[in-house]
Amino acid sequence: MDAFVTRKKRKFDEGLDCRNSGNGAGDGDESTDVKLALLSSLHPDLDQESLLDILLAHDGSVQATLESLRAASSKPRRLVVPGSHAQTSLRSFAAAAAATNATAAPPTTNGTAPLVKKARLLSRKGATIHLFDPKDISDHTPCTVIHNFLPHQDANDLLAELLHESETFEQITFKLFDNVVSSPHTSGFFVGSDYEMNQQKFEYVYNGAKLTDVRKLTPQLEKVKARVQNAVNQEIRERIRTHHGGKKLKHQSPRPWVPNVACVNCYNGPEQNVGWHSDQLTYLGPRPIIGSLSLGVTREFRVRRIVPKPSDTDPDGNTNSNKNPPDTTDAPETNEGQIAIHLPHNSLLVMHAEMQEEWKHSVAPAPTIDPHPLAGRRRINITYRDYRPAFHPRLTPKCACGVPGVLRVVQRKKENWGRYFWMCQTGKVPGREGCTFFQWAEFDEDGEPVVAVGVRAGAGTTIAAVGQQQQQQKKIADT
Ligand SMILES: O=C(O)CCC(=O)C(=O)O
Ligand SMILES: [Fe+2]
Repeated sequence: MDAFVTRKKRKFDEGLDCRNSGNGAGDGDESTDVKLALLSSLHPDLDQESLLDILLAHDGSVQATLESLRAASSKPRRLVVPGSHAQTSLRSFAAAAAATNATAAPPTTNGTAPLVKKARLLSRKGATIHLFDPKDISDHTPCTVIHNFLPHQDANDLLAELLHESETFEQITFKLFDNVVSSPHTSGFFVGSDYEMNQQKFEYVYNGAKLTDVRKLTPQLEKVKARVQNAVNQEIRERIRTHHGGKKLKHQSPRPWVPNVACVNCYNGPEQNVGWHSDQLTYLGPRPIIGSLSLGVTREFRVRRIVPKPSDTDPDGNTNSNKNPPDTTDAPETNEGQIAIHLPHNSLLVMHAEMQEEWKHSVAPAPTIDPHPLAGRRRINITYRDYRPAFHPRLTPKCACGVPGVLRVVQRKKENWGRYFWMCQTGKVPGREGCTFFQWAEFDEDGEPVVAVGVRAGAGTTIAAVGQQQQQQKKIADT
């Protein structure tokens, strides 16, 4: 059990996650998600609903929760049992719900009223709804799923190649309440060329640290990338047509989605998981889209909408201040229930532009799994991502530590909800204090950065340099 929380030597130069946790687990703030990630890594046999209940019963104190769990370790535990939620489609439910619930459609994210109103799935806090049918998934979550995505043999070839690669994957380590915690799964990071490998190793920074293990896309990863690109672009067009009345979201890029990196996760056994998080926006920009291919063992990918709460509950009353970063921690009382999307071998899940800013996702620990003929107990997940040129760390704001800032969004507070900001990420490195750097981020309609002249774009950056930077960005935006 303690295997997931260690104080061992770190994997990276300074040690942290290769891409995620920007707004959730692993980002070092004391949000409920981070607390849950910690509890979950210490108690992988308990589902997150139970952990949340116990955490709430102890007024959010991790320490008290751990003590209570220790004391009650002999009591029976509530587990999520895959397969015990036998159900194939929600369409009949949705049709009935639509009649009574049409006005409860979620607010749209492009600033317009939804043209196509969907019944809102009532996933009560603490409850989990299980979805299998692509139509249900598209209707009720910010994702779409394509089953049997690759030709059978291509899926198996990719799986075989990545099972081999994953033998040398490592756990990611990150800082959580001054502890160095290891992620409860392993991962690898892949890019297309030697040039990009060098850029990743020497210029990109993840949670304050540089990566040491950056790999070249394997032949199968490269081959499948083109298929994923086509399918995702088609899904984006369809999503805009069916969910947003033909209009892309504000800040969503109108350009074709072109993946240039692949993060590969390996979950070896039912207890391996990833805690609640939103993917980091820093190099993807606002309203990113991610293509996620699952191979091997079927696991549950869970999503949960973040419901913002009024800012008058902010104990510090400082969310308007430009000096103090807005509080993006996630209060349990503002959460909705979870939706579990079941992802079998060879399914492509597209996380659409609504997803990262407004929802969190996780892969829940499972009490049991059905072994896969090739992968045994393992699930491989590939997330293809489009790192955008305007978000290269050379071009984005640097903090006083001289490190490129991390891009985040206000998720929880009603006030300033949806506003983006840059802040220091050095504090996420174990043993290091970050600086107080904070700057609101402005993007144009298409999600390209707008840099105001006079705004500090990096430690020691001059106005001339900012002007130069602006021009560079404009050039990138114009190409
Ligand atoms: O394994 C999955 O399906 C999701 C992984 C994930 O959320 C991530 O890599 O950011
Ligand atoms: Fe993720």
